[in-house]
Amino acid sequence: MSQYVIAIDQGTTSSRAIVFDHDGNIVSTGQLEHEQIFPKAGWVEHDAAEIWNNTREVIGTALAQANLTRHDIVGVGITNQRETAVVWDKNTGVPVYNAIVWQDTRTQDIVDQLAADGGVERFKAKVGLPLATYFSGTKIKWILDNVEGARERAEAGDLLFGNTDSWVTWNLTGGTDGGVHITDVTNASRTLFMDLETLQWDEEILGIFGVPLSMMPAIKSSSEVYGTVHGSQLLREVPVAGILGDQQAATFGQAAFGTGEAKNTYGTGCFLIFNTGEEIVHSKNGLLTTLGYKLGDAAPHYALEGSIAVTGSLIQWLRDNIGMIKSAPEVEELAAAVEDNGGVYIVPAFSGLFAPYWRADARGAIVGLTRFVNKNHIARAALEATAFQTREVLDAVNADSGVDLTELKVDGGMVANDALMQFQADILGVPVIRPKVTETTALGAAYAAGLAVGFWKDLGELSSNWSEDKRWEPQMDAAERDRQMRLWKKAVTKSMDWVDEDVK
Ligand SMILES: Nc1ncnc2c1ncn2[C@@H]1O[C@H](COP(=O)(O)OP(=O)(O)O)[C@@H](O)[C@H]1O
Ligand SMILES: O=P(O)(O)OC[C@H](O)CO
Repeated sequence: MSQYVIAIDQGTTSSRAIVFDHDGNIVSTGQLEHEQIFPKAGWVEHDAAEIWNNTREVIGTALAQANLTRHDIVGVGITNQRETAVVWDKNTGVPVYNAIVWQDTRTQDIVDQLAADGGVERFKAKVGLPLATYFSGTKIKWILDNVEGARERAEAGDLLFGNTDSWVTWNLTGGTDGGVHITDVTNASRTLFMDLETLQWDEEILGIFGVPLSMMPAIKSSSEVYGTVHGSQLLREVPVAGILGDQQAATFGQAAFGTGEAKNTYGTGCFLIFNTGEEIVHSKNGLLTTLGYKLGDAAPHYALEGSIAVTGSLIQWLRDNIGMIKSAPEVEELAAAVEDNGGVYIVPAFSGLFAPYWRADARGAIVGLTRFVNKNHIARAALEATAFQTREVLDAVNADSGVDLTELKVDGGMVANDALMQFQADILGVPVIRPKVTETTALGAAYAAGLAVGFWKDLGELSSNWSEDKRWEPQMDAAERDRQMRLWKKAVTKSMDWVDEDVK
């Protein structure tokens, strides 16, 4: 009888369940989008109860589609949008507030207050991250400061915090009836609270934020049996055996296991991860230091990360807010109708600028407008923004590590766009390579779980599952590449220093 692993990919826009076979091929998929809640400019929330309901439903869809039962599944792997903060009551299982999403910027005042003493790099040597609204820590503090009674309940030990990996795992393993409250090192490394060396919560930083240790999940490796399923009849008693934040999961799914290997994932945002092996490298060029993965008792792998907040979501914005296209792929047709961007550059600093600038005072800018410019140029500039931002991150990786990447492995929803991938190769000056299985995020979580239960024996076996689907070679000459990057950097300067007392 064949056996399979199921991965749950709890992403920013949707939750997916994907069943994989031993060769790493997709057998079946269930997917449901959840509501994006924007109560005010800069605020982004999800309903955590909706996320859990959707998760249960997509598990059912994926199993039914392939005619499988829990007896065919050897393990569950979980991967998730990182940083998004859920706080819930451990006695009732009810969240005290909507999940505050990684893109949310409401906590800028908290960041400013904390940075008044020591600047935004105050905790960076220990946790690898600058103070920024992006990470979970300030979001937890906001909930404790602003939701009536939350701080008292937290101090009484009644509230739990988690990124959506912890929320899904707690519910999946039984919720109020014995659910395990855990996270893995990769998710923990996105909170601002985990010491990169000890892999434990730093009680001094928790104290400065006023977050009780009792709220925090136990930190586990990325690959071990954490418990078994009790919160879904469909998977009852199946071991939950792998957790990786989605960007680290994609790196794992791309089989970028070794020092010096990298991948770039093009989804809502874009995240380049560069594996630095067992060495903790502190960036001098605007990258984050983060956990790559940790397999059971083995030593952890660290990584440098270039996080770009807005890439695919700029295309969604053209669709939903501006009405320029009806579906994301339409942007490709529009862009193909013109030879170049007509001098237009879009800097999508909707949540300020993340890597490599970390400028909270930036806001989105469209520059270079003339009477000549039409919607085709805008479409093209929107796509090009993704490629320019990626080049800046890659330059930072080169500067920090001294490694000149000779190719880039890519994945995520936007890599379906041929023109974008060609432009990406042109702007980087190195080949861009897409693997056959582009659901690398889910695959990485499946690998972590499958390794823990002995479904796969080692990393070598996983590497042999990876195969190339398509490769884009750079065609642009170096002078043109340099010209475009110079103009892009100039456009970036125009987006900065926009937020002031009147414009938040
Ligand atoms: N053909 C396309 N061209 C450009 N962008 C696209 C295309 N298809 C999808 N996208 C963008 O890709 C993103 C979806 O990718 P996905 O990897 O599923 O994202 P996430 O995991 O962040 O939810 C959306 O933001 C969408 O706008
Ligand atoms: O869910 P995604 O793919 O948009 O990824 C979100 C990232 O984990 C945010 O850090």
